[in-house]
Amino acid sequence: MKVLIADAFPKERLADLAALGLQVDHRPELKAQDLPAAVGDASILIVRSKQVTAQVFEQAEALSLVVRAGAGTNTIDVAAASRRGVYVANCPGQNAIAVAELAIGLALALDRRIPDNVQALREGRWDKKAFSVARGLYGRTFGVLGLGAIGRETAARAAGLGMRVHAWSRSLDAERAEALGVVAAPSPLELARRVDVLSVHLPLKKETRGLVSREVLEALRPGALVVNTARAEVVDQAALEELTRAGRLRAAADVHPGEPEGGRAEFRPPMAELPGFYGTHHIGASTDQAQDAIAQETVRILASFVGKGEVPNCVNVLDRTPARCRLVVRHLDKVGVLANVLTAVREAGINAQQVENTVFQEAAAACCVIELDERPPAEVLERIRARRDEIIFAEVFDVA
Ligand SMILES: NC(=O)c1ccc[n+]([C@@H]2O[C@H](COP(=O)([O-])OP(=O)(O)OC[C@H]3O[C@@H](n4cnc5c(N)ncnc54)[C@H](O)[C@@H]3O)[C@@H](O)[C@H]2O)c1
Ligand SMILES: O=C(O)[C@H](O)COP(=O)(O)O
Repeated sequence: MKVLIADAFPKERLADLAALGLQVDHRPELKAQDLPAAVGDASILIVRSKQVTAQVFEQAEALSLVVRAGAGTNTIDVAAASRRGVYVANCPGQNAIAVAELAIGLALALDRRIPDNVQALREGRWDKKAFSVARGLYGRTFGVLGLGAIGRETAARAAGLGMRVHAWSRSLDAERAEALGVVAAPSPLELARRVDVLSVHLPLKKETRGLVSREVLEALRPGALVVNTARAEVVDQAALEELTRAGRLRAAADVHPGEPEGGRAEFRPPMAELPGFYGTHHIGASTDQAQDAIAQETVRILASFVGKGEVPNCVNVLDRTPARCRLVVRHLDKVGVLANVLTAVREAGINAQQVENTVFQEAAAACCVIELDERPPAEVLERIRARRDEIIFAEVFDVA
């Protein structure tokens, strides 16, 4: 089986992939536009932030699995993958510590203006007077937006600095908040009203695009710090720029609108030169610890896929099918029994969306649960039950 790795990948782990019997082609120099042709007859594609467009899925007929060697899958056309039955998996949590370290680093950098301090000294200017102005983080309130893997690691580190941590996450209730040592805010807006630092840790999806809106940013206290290590599009960039330019907020971001795809390029994000803004080069995940953890997880995903046909961390398989009812058939565990059941369903023009067969001890009988997109008429059920030499029980249940 062929694997194309179209982004940087630790050399030591390439051997682990080869040891799985895979034919590995490591081509980090490929551009996103080259991918549709470059995938060729590869069954597996591994990428970091490289865009994987619908064209890849339309052209690469052998492709079965795309692994995002990282967390965010917004760079992959997951809907196009799903239409072609291609699995998309990611490596959740594996770079969370690295991103949390950067988020806290950016908050500290903003509070003490560390980059400006360094720059002034590099230019031969001593300005203890100006740089002595800082509020300090201890005892202040840190706001976490999105308590996933990175949000939780960031919250723990902010608490370690002696900050009070408040958080908003879509499923956060008071009990879970207490277990995590944070105070739950009922909405992003209410979180913004409470905090001195707002750190963004939401994935980019249609529901989260612009979730950190002008209203949310304007609700922050004057002088508050905004840290975005998630995705630029989650934050209203025009409002952030305006409020930062006005000196109302100070902001730092690891992620920028229109980031170049390669490791080096001419790039001037709109806010980069504002005095109240610090930008880094989308390096949140780029520590040795995180990259090795990601690579090990990628190897684990491929080992499971080639060894068992199972895909850990798959992001594009439905948790629940859209089935309207469930046909439960207990039957003798013999050749052809299930084929006969499915033939009756097929001939009624009904689609079987999910089939699961479990076998009783002694392997003489089994139970098959078939999720159907519509309820079969009574005569179909009678036809199935009529095979008394095969069928023990057959019934249809509505799916709630
Ligand atoms: N700067 C970097 O290098 C870097 C590295 C890793 C991840 N990231 C970004 O950070 C994001 C978060 O990463 P993570 O590892 O914490 O992911 P995660 O999946 O562990 O956490 C995401 C959180 O967002 C919430 N969420 C998901 N969909 C939502 C929705 N529609 N509305 C509201 N909340 C929703 C989840 O419930 C969860 O709490 C990634 O998606 C990626 O965009 C950036
Ligand atoms: O979602 C992620 O994992 C990060 O944005 C990291 O992206 P990278 O792999 O391109 O550094």
